[in-house]
Amino acid sequence: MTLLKIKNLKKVYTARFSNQKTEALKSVNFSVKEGEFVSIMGESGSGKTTLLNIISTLDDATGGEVYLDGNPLSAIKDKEISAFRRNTLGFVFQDFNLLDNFTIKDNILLPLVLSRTPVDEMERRLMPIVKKLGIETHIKKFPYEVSGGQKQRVAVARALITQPKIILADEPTGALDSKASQNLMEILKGISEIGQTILMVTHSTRAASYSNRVLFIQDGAVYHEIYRGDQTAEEFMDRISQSLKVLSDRGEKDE
Ligand SMILES: Nc1ncnc2c1ncn2[C@@H]1O[C@H](COP(=O)(O)OP(=O)(O)OP(=O)(O)O)[C@@H](O)[C@H]1O
Repeated sequence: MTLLKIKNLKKVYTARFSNQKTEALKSVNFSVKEGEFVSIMGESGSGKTTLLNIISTLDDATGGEVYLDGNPLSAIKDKEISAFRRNTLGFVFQDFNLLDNFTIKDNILLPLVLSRTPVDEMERRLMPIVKKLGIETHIKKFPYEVSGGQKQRVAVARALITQPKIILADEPTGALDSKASQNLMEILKGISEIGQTILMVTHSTRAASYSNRVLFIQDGAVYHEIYRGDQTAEEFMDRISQSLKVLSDRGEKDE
């Protein structure tokens, strides 16, 4: 079943003082099925963050529409938007975005506190998630007392705690070393295999090789997509690298 549908999405930025326009998204079209793990790749400036920000309801499109479960996001009223974001979407960012003065446990529970979830329900959800992510012994610590990889697992726990329809991840391995990156990607793959839909922007070929499908964006449109299918991670990584090479050669030709 289609969970997310992006239709003719356009974004034009207008510079504040010069009135100069940048067409960041020309016409983006794609769908994500429930339970799919999709990566978005593309060169710097191709429009990946713009796309993720519009899907996240953090920015408005200039044209086109994003549908979640068939409902257009543009129909959500301003006063409902933060509750929608908190209850329906899970976010994982490159720089973790944890609150330094909150314990790990309180960071994870924050979205539930904001949506006034009863305490016993919060406790009921917490333990299975922190156990699955291997951070149960750290929940009383503060973010500065754990490693980067552990911080990112806390961010994933915070994203999962609201049981979101989709997790949106922007360069989640960007600040991690290769061992922590691999560990995080195993975790994301694991949660996708039990039905969690994930949309991830990444520059890392290795990180993308954990997903089921990779979309390549160029000049504000989806230029190409490849499916993992039965390929091994190594084979899929090779295909991703080849596609990136074609994309970069094509970009150079157009310059
Ligand atoms: N707030 C803004 N105002 C004007 N132009 C912007 C703004 N944000 C992004 N852009 C422009 O829109 C285009 C797409 O930017 P975007 O950040 O979406 O690319 P990206 O693919 O995420 O790049 P990167 O991989 O470097 O993060 C770029 O040309 C960028 O300069």
